[in-house]
Amino acid sequence: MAFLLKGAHAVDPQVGLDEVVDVLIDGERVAEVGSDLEAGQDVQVIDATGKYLVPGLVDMHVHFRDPGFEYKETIETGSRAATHGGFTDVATMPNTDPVTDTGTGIRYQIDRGHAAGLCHIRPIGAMTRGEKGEALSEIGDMVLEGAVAFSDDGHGVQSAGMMRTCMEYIAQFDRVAIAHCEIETLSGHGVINEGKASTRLGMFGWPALAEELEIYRDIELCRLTGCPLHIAHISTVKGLELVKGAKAEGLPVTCEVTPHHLFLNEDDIDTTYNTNLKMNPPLRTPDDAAALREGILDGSIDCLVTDHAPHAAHEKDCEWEIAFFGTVGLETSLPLMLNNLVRTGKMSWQRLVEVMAVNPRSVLRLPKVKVERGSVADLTLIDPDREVTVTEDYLQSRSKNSAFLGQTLVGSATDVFVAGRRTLENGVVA
Ligand SMILES: NC(=O)N[C@@H](CC(=O)O)C(=O)O
Ligand SMILES: [Zn+2]
Ligand SMILES: [Zn+2]
Repeated sequence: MAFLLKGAHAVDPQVGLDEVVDVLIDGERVAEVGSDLEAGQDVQVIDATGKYLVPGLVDMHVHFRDPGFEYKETIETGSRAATHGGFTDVATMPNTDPVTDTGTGIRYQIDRGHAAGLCHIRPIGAMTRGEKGEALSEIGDMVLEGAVAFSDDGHGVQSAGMMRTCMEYIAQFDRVAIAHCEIETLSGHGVINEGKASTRLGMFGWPALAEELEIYRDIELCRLTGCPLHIAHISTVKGLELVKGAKAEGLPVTCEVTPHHLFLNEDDIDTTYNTNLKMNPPLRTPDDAAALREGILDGSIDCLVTDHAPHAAHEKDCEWEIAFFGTVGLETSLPLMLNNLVRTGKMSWQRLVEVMAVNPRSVLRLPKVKVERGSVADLTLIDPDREVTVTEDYLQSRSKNSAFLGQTLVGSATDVFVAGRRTLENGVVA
């Protein structure tokens, strides 16, 4: 199948592209980028006037719950949500049941991804067996089967010595260690940010220090072992300062932030106890959120991720204390960035492409994708004026626990191409 995209505003900082062009996709690849391209026989012409064409978006932090918790999400339903949100690639976290800590587990995820046939599933393997933090998992075997990175996400690795061993081992394979930073003796029973929010609502607090102390530790372990380190879902000013300091020293440290930590904060939690606002790490202060927004604009934060964490209705429709942690995010991430940062002129399209496509590929050691002749045709077409209203019906994820339900956002993906196949067509998943 061949497609000719006419008059798209292509943005790709990797090749210095920021102009209106025609793009011909033939088979799996970009066959031509130019002006006034003519459609040959059997070429489907797509009018892309007014739309933006960018390298396919990558979400390097999602939870697809497959195997083990298929009632929340499967690789198939998660792939649909990812495609609907404009993504060509997602990296799946290993806190499944069983935990994805073997080569077979990695292969299962890739195979299920192929069966779903929508986006590229890039599995992240557990660093320790069963994510228990006690013994190294089969890192080498998982690399051979296609693991793109390693993480015990859902938990911090509590033992500094164990984390050192993991990082020494991972360093041998040109992969990054992704750290969910949480010292459990400090976060304890915390269910909300410790400070104003925990005091106001009378609930156990999850202090910033529990995250920051482990970020500090892992940066020092990065220095000691040389293992590339990526800090997951950073949420505080001080954590970000630590990452900036490490970068200034030239250490191989990167980090990511979620839309909910950018655009929500602890003051959004009120006595209606909307449990979709309960996540790990918790929503922090307005000052933290402002610093994170600054960080994603100025380059100190490398990647935007959703931490898409689907949970069933009964796991959220309960008291705040016992509700599960997490919000879905795949179908609101791009609209939130467009609506809140790009439309308001704070973020350039170039920077959006860096944090949602270029940098995540680089952290995960994936091949580059470019809007350039010869590149694999993994591409996202975006209508900056297309409104979406976040309702349960809009969400194609199996779970509806969005922190952004009810919001109307301007800007969303209309079409996605994965290796030249049109997986999203005018906003409808293939
Ligand atoms: N972020 C969350 O609130 N929840 C995640 C776990 C995690 O990312 O740490 C989950 O798996 O549900
Ligand atoms: Zn986490
Ligand atoms: Zn996570």
